[in-house]
Order: sequence, then C-alpha cells, then structure tokens
Amino acid sequence: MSSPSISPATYHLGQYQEAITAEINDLNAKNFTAGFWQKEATLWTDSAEGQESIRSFMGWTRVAETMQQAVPEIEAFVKEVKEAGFEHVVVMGMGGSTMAPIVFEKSFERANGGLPISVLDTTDPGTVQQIEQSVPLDKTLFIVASKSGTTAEPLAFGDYFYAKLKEIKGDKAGENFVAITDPGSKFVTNATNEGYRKIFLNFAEVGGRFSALTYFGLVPAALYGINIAELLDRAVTMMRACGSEGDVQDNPGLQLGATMGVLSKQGRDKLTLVVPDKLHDLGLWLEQLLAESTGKEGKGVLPVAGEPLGTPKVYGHDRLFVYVGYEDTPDTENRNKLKALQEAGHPVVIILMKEPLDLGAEFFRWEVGTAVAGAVLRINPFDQPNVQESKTATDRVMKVVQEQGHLPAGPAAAAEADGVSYFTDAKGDGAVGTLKAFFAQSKAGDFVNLQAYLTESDAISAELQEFRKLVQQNLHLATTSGYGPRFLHSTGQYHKGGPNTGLFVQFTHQSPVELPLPGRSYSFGTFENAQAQGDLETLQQYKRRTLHIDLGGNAEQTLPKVVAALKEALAK
Ligand SMILES: O=P(O)(O)OC[C@H]1O[C@H](O)[C@H](O)[C@@H](O)[C@@H]1O
Repeated sequence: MSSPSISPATYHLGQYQEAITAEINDLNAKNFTAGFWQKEATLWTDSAEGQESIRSFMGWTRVAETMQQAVPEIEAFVKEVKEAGFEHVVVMGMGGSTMAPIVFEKSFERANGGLPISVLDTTDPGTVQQIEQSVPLDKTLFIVASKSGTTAEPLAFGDYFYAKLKEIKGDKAGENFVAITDPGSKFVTNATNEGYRKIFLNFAEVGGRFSALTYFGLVPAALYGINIAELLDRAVTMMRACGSEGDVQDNPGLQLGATMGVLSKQGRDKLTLVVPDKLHDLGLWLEQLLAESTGKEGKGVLPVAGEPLGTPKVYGHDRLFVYVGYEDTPDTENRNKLKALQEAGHPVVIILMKEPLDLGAEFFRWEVGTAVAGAVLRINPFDQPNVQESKTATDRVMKVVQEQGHLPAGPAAAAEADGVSYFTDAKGDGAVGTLKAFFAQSKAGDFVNLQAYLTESDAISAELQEFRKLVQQNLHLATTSGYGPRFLHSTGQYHKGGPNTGLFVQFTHQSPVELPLPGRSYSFGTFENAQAQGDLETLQQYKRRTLHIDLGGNAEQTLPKVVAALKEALAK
C-alpha cells in the first residue's frame, strides 16, 4: 500500500489569478485557518444566531480522527454480517445519508469478499420494485440511514421492506435491518422496538452532506469491502495539510474555497465538474455538498455535473471547470477539451488522484473548500433553509390526497401532444411552440435544470442527456439534471435559495407500477407525484420559470418525442 499523500491540484486561473491570490492573502491575514479549526463562526457571519448554528455543525472537521477509533467496531460488524450469511446490502436514505455510499459503490471495484450494494433513494415505484426484485430478500441487509430519523422517504422504505421481511421471517425480520441515525431520534426507539440487528449512532454535530467519513459512508463502504482504515488515514493526511495540527503554508481546502468563492462573485458561478467514466457519480455527492451549502440568500456556486464537455464556443463567461481524475488514466478527450478551454481564458482546476482510496482525502478537501467558499460569500454553509419549504408544500398536497383520495387538480395544460402534457405560463402553439416560448425567456448566465421524477434507466438518462446537449448547443446555457426526489435533498436548496437564474423543467409520469405503502393510505407513486407538485409550487412561489411535462404512462416512449419537439423548437 502506498503511503498517504495528497493528490496534486493544478490551478490555471488566467486573468482571475490576481483576485484569487488577493482573497487568499486576505484570508491568511485574518488567520482563517487557525480560526477555522477553532470554529470561529465570525468568519462566516455577523449574526449571533447564525454563528451559533455554524458552531454546532462543525463536528465534521475532526470526525475522520474520531472514526479511526471506530474502525474495529465496523469491521467486527462486517464479519458478523457475513457469518450470518447475508449476500447483499441495500442502503436506504436520502441526500447526505446515501450520496457517499453511491460514490463508493460506483468508484471502487468490489473487493473479494465484499458484499454487493444497492442504494434506494427514490420514491419512484418502478425503481423500488426493481431493487426488490433484484435482491434475495431474506439474505439482504437493509440499512435505513437517516440523520434526523424523521425524513419521510427512508421511513417509508424501512416500513415497506420490513413488512416484506415480516412475511418471510415473522418476528425475526429485524435481523435484516440496521439503522444509522443520530442519538435520541424517535427512529432509535422504533428500530429498537422492531428488533433491528444494530443501531449505529452518528454525531449530532455533523450535517448530512458532511457525513461521508462517518458511519453513514463508512459502514456501507466496509460491507462493500473497502479498506476504511486507509480511507480515513488519507482523510487525516488532508486534515493535516489543511492545518488541523497547526500552521500550514498552503492550505489546499482554502485554496479551492477561495477560488470557488471569488469566481462565483465574479459571475463564474457554475462549477463544472469533469470526471472520467469511473468517477461518474462523484458529481452526485459534490452537487449536494456545494449546492446545499452555498445556494442561499440569492448567492451560490452551482455544481454542474454530468454535462457533456464541449468546445469553447458553446460556453458563456460563467464557468469554472474542475477536473477530478486519475494520474494514470489519460482520459485524452476530456483533457484535450479542458486544455482548449483553458487556452480560451476559462479558469480550470485539475486534481489527479492515484487510486479510489484517495477519495478519503478529496472528500475532506472539498468539504473545507465548500466551507471556505461560504466564508467568501458570507453565508452559513451548514444550513439548508429552503429545503423544508418544499417538504411542507408536499405535506399540504398529501393532506388533500388523504382527504380526497387523489392529488389536487392542477392548472389546464398549455399544450398536449403524443400523450404528453405541458404546463407552463409561457404561451406558444402546441408542444413545439410552448417549448420555444419557455426557452425564449432565457438569457446569458442562466441555467436549465431537468428534474426527472421517473424510473431511472439508461434509456431515460440518455434522453435527458440529449435534452441537455440541445440546450447547451443552441442556447449556450449551463444544464443540470437530477432524478427526483433525490435532488430535492441536494440541489433543491440552490433552486429556491440561489440566484433566480434557473429555468426548471420538471418531468413526471404515471407509473404503471402500483406499490401501496404499509400503514398509509397512499402508494409510492402518489407520494412521488406529490413531491413533484409540492416542489413545483415552491419554485413558483419564488418566481422561478417552470415547465412541467407529464409524460403519461410510458415515459421511455414519450420522452424521445419531447426531445424531438425541443429540437424543432430550438432550430434556428
Ligand atoms: O439524513 P436525513 O436526516 O434523513 O436527511 C436527508 C437529507 O434531508 C434533507 O433534505 C436535507 O436537506 C439534506 O441535507 C439531508 O441530507
């Protein structure tokens, strides 16, 4: 095993170098690094209330060291699980409670003896059913992961699969369940009563999106066969480089954060992440960290992940490109394009790791960088004030469902074609005219966000990519895309709290799969569509430009028709 070292980061900042250096000098002049480790909340805000909240969520800064002590406990648990004959793990949760497991599963090869992992973080009935049908239920360990223990989705997933296991194992169902949650939550009591095999108590002072290196990330990682001791050692190496043990000359987190903060203030507020295929899902984790931490008070760094990388002519002046890849993977096409972008005057940062275990260090670099960007933007990076609003709106919708047995009726469609209904204020003729009118509202510096409350599949993802490509090539706008309700717990904060520069395209469907939820009067599908409706109302309340496209009962068949209509609408 190579000894831990920090992956090199190269900054090509061109005309922005001067302003960023000035910011770094300012931060150093006020002893930012020392203040950061002492949780000096004045670095972020002048409000006393804000300062108290900041201090209470800075437990993540030293949690990697704490977790080094917990490695034997986690490894003993993994041994117990394997000896008990489990063959598969399903991690169920939203946002920060599942993003790191997704990255681990996709970025590492499963080690010999490691258990395969699936992650369930959607209420879409088709996806829930796919997971149910793809695992041996009686030999599957279900991890219900929720910091607060109150999030509606993980509780629903837990109840759903617990009922299934009860049918198979009766009173022994709890043997297949594990909880990861904060101490004192009601969920702890419920999990205890239901006989869960184990309850891992996490740390109240570590927020969800900063919890990759706690039980939330590490328990699934260890079950999958990842060497978590080494992962943590590398994180601790990065902690030291960022000044955890005293003064450092160049703090890598501070450098990244100052770059993101200054560029955001100068209008280059769209951090475009470029990765090799093997790191495809790193973007999901980073999206939540950056968008939820910085997207508030009309400011923010917008993470753009999974967008096809283009030539300089398709971009405006609103990007910072960051490449995270591997030293020994040439990834020639991306690297050449980045070179061209750099030469055309776009700021580009390149981080090269040796192997996936270096992600331990990178998680920490980005966490510090995000906190520093928050200080430069003068916002509290540890709260998510606008996420709750959309949950409250969904609760209102669900109340109607419970009273009337169905979702509340919405406005009349602006257009209907090919079994697809379009809802928006923009006025145009038919599907093509409506799409044209909707996008005619865009201007330079805007972004287009696709929200897919659909069953995730390669075919749907490919169509969404095509949609993004058309927008990028014809309108030269940044595009982001996420499956709902996952993104609600991630980029959803930025959509409502960040600058009003987004055009939101929401896709819903009427799932042919009907999955009732135990103990509730509604099904997964109704819940999913209520979440979409609740968020749409919240976006509209914030005067965001919205287009809701209902794809009907066969989204794989109708989405290509929408893409074809878009092509026509955007043609010159
Ligand atoms: O882990 P939980 O408490 O269930 O929370 C899951 C997610 O819920 C919310 O939507 C927050 O905005 C996220 O930051 C959080 O990660």
